[in-house]
Amino acid sequence: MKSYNLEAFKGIIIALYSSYDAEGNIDKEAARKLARHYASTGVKGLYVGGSSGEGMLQSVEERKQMLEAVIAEVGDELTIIAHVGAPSTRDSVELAVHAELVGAHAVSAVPAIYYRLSPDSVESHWQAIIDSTSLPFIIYHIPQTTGFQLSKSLLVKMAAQDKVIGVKISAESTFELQQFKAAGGNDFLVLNGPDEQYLAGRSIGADGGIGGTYGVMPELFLKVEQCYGQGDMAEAQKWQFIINDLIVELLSFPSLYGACKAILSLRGFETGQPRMPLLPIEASDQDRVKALNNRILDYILEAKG
Ligand SMILES: CC(=O)N[C@@H]([C@@H](O)[C@H](O)[C@H](O)CO)[C@@H](O)CC(=O)C(=O)O
Repeated sequence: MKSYNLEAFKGIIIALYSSYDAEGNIDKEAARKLARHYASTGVKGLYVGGSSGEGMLQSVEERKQMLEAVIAEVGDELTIIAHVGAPSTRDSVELAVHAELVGAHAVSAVPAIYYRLSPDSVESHWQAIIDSTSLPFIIYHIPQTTGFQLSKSLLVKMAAQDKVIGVKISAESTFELQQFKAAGGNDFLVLNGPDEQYLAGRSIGADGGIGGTYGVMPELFLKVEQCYGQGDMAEAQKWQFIINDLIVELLSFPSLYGACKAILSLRGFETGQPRMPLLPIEASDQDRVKALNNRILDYILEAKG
């Protein structure tokens, strides 16, 4: 039995977009406003500084600022997972120590990026992060961006530690998800990454999910979760299919993050442009963004019944 409360990590966790001002600097007030809004939706928590949060494109100081803003606003209400993955172990450890100091509930990290690393190297990287705090740790498995394929044997070795409470799987294979769940055991969390497969992931063993598109439609993922919890698979599937149509449209813009940020802006939450090299939305895309936002809002109304 893990000594941590795993229930706090089960459910819908939004991979938070970072908030920037017009100059592209972290906008703490805007981040707090968005976090406050999410706390009112019923989601379980926020994943700060991950892929959607552009942590890899920010300085260590900026990442600290984002996390501090979010925790100051909703740290007592939501589960806050700080993604501390960075190209160097040194920066990751600094971020982890800071995350514990300011009150995060868990830390999480991808393998160190850029260098093609051996499993031993990745293990040492994660271990240094794990040893630097008393917080639980969630492995972030996203091989399509890191190039690192987590083996079942390394997962099992890591999961044997009390502090390693789970893995967030952004790989698209639900078979791998199921295999990781079986390998980690019931006392080990598996969190679904691909939002398009939330229901598939849940059905095959995921305990919840962490996703970026949740940020523009948390209510729809909560609806899937509610229907799934009630055993109404037909209704859960209906909502997952609606979500998937919306995601296909979101992915048709120059950048997914740009589209989601533009939608948030239409709703009064200014998060700025995605940071280069991620592309912003063009002025010529605005009408299409507005139409998509209206569609999502209509579905949210329907989901709330
Ligand atoms: C590859 C990727 O970025 N996957 C996203 C999904 O939320 C993804 O944006 C969504 O499924 C749309 O394809 C998440 O798994 C990543 C995530 O949660 C994060 O932002 O850290």
